Amino acid sequence: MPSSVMPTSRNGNDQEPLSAVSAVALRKSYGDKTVLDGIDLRIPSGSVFALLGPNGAGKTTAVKILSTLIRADGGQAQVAGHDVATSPDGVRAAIGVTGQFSAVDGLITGEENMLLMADLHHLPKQEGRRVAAELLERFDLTEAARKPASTYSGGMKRRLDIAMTLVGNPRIIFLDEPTTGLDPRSRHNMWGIIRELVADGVTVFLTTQYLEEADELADRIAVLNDGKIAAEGTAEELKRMIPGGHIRLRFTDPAAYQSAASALREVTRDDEALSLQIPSDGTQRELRSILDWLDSADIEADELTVHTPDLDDVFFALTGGTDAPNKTKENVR
Ligand SMILES: Nc1ncnc2c1ncn2[C@@H]1O[C@H](COP(=O)(O)OP(=O)(O)OP(=O)(O)O)[C@@H](O)[C@H]1O
Repeated sequence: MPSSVMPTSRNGNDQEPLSAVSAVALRKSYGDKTVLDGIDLRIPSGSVFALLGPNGAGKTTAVKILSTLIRADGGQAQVAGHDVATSPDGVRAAIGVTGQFSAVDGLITGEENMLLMADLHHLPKQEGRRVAAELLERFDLTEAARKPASTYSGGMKRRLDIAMTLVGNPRIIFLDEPTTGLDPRSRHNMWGIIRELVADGVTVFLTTQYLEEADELADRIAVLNDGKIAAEGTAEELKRMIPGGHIRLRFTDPAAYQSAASALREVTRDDEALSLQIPSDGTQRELRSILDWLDSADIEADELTVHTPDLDDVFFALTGGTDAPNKTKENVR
């Protein structure tokens, strides 16, 4: 067990711990396969945290440990101020979990699923019906409420799953890959739902394979790779961690291309495409200095594009993926 002191600080006057989730040196193995090799996490209350990682990285395992579904082999974790090992009931009372191990029962209707949850939370019958109706309405499921959940689309099932989770009014919600398999419209819909939860003060712990999703939603992102947190920070901080920003100039006139190529230093040439790449951090200041320099050298490119590293670049750089798509996300200015 580590000797580290857990950051379980509380803000002086109320019950809410400052850290919704904190973990130190969490470890988990299955047989001789180490899935989590000592991970540390600290998630402030009211924020969205995304745990990002390739298939099999251990994201679900982390969620299962933090939501007390399985026990860690080592390390410590506290959720909502409760230790997952010694006070699992306290953790369970404060959290909601949805995702790959969905609680939706397809054989009964959406409404019956909701009422079942209300019973599990010991809500009086009338209160249970009120809460169920309110949540079904909020998640646009009123019309489908009397139909068996097995007839719902993927997006509707996910919405029902979250609605069921909210019956217990959890302050921390674990969403394990909430949009995997959803079409773009349902995915955006789900993002809206997640933003609403956060606006209500709920802390969201999200796992995802989608970089765009983490970029859109998360205050902080941790990249899990090989059982370890390879990097942690805001999307912007992560993007700044890796090189790769550049400005690209394209020419149609080969003579203009040649003179620019010989005039510019630190430039990567693509003689076939008549394009030049200049390393740049993409800041306004640097862009201005490059434009000034081009003006003074009387070089006029036909097209100028700024490429800033995006989370895809970060992800592939950190997880050592070799199958990175050869994409360049460019913002044409
Ligand atoms: N009960 C188990 N017994 C043995 N191995 C397991 C068990 N649960 C998970 N694993 C293994 O642990 C590793 C991590 O699994 P986990 O489900 O946490 O990954 P993940 O990051 O959530 O992946 P995915 O994005 O594919 O869901 C995988 O190699 C998986 O096969």
